[in-house]
Amino acid sequence: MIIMRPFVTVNCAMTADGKIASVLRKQMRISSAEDLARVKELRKNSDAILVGIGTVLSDDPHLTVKGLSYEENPLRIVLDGRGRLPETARVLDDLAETLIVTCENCSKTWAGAEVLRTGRDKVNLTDLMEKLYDRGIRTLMVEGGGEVISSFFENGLVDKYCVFVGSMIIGGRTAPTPADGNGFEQPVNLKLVDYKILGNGLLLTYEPVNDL
Ligand SMILES: NC(=O)C1=CN([C@@H]2O[C@H](COP(=O)(O)OP(=O)(O)OC[C@H]3O[C@@H](n4cnc5c(N)ncnc54)[C@H](OP(=O)(O)O)[C@@H]3O)[C@@H](O)[C@H]2O)C=CC1
Ligand SMILES: Nc1nc(O)c(N)c(N[C@@H]2O[C@H](COP(=O)(O)O)[C@@H](O)[C@H]2O)n1
Repeated sequence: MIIMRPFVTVNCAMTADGKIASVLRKQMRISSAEDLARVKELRKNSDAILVGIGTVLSDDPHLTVKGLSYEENPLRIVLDGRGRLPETARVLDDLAETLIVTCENCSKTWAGAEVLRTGRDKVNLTDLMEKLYDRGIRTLMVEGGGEVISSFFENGLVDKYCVFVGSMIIGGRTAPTPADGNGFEQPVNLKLVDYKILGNGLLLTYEPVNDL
C-alpha cells in the first residue's frame, strides 16, 4: 500500500571513524563551519525537524534556525515513547512549535506542546508519517540520533541520507554511530549521488536503493 508521507532527509555528522558523539554520548562539534551553514539552510527549508528523546536527553538541542520567528521556524518533533522529556528541555521554549510523539499507553502532557500518541511500545513511524502529511508537512529533516535514524531506515522511510565526515577520530566501543539499533539482517543499499568537500571534511549524499 502506498502511503502519502513527507520527503524524509536524514542528516548527521560523523567522525572519520564513524562516531556521532563521545563515549559518554555527549555532543561534539564534528561539522565544519561550512557544513553548519548547509545544515542551517536544510533546517530552514524543512517543514519539520525530528529527533529522538536520546538526543534531547544528551544534547538538549534548540532545533531552531537563528533569526527566524516562531511562525517561520520548522515544527520541532521529539519521539518520546515513554514520556521522558523534561519540562525544562529547550525544545519546549517559545521559539518554535513543538510536537511530542509518544505511545498510546503514555498519558503524559507537556505545557506549551502538542502531543500525538501512536504505537503500543514504540512510536509507529509509518502512522506518524501519514499524520504529518495530513497536517501539511511535506519535508521532514531527521537529525538523529542513531536509534531513530536506524528505525527510519528499517521502516523504509528515508529518501535522502546526508552524512558529513569530519576529519577527526573519537574512538570508543560505545560511542554512538549514525545507525545504531539492532542492526539489519540485510544491508540497506545506498546509491552515492553527490560528494562535496566542505571545509576540512566531506559531505556524502546518498539515496537508498529499493530495487535490489
Ligand atoms: N553528530 C550528529 O549529527 C548527531 C549526534 N547525535 C548523538 O546521538 C546520541 C543520541 O542517540 P540515541 O541515544 O540513539 O537516541 P535517539 O535520539 O535516536 O533516541 C532514541 C530513543 O527515541 C525513542 N523512540 C521512540 N520511538 C522510536 C522509534 N520508532 N524508533 C527509535 N527510537 C524511538 C526511544 O526511547 P523510548 O523507548 O523512551 O521512546 C529511543 O530509545 C547522542 O549522543 C547525540 O549527541 C544526535 C543527533 C545528531
Ligand atoms: N550537523 C551536526 N553537526 C555536528 O557537529 C553536531 N554535533 C550535530 N548535532 C546535532 O545538532 C543538534 C544541536 O542543535 P541546536 O544547535 O541546539 O539547535 C544536536 O542535538 C544534534 O542533533 N549536528
